[in-house]
Amino acid sequence: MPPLGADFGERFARERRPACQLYLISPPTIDAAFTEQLIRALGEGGVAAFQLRLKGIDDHAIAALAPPLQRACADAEVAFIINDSIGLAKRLGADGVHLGQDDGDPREAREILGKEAQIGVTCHDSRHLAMEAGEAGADYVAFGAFYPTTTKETQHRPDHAILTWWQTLFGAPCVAIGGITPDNARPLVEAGADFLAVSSAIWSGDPAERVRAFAAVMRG
Ligand SMILES: Cc1ncc(COP(=O)(O)OP(=O)(O)O)c(N)n1
Ligand SMILES: Cc1nc(C(=O)O)sc1CCOP(=O)(O)O
Ligand SMILES: [Mg+2]
Repeated sequence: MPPLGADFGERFARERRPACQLYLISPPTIDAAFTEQLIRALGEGGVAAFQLRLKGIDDHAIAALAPPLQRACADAEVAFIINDSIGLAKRLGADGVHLGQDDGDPREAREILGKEAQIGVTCHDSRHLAMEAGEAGADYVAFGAFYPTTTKETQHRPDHAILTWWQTLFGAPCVAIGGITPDNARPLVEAGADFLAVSSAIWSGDPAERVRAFAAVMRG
């Protein structure tokens, strides 16, 4: 089982939380060269999860693109997470699914994907949504967008304090997302993010070099 799953399960038993790790989000569209980019990024270590988030194509097309990416994740012991679709996550045997507020019910995802699956839920800037997600059995809650991003239109801008609040009260990990770069990541780590979910800041340059740049900031 990839380290994301193992880590999530063990957190409740630990006194000290593990160091913040990267959660890579794919670009919204990819080409055949992307597998090599992903392998380079994952080769650096320090990445817990990769989310296949492709927009504007249907599940069949995503399923056709997924196998080499899923293999790269398995080889690197990185959790392979599917965005939006419980059905596609099931079909591919993915390690988990990320659900937005309109993407489905975490309880249904648990029934379909099983107890080992990693189920993440978008909670925007809302403590209420995060508590609901926790009650529904989410393995992680995601807050964002912390910074301006061109990857997606966003309507919510949480304060960093929401990460500290979550960390203080709840055991499940929290993910920070939205416009995160090596230059602005440190305050999110200090506020208590367990994972930084990042897309454009990884794929807009040499992914291996970008992962190293994040790792340096996350170490402190
Ligand atoms: C880790 C993580 N956090 C938030 C999101 C956003 O999900 P959603 O609100 O469903 O928006 P889309 O990504 O589907 O456009 C995410 N994908 N991953
Ligand atoms: C997919 C996504 N969800 C967000 C949210 O706020 O829920 S922000 C976002 C985009 C993340 O990509 P980048 O690292 O390029 O900003
Ligand atoms: Mg979604």
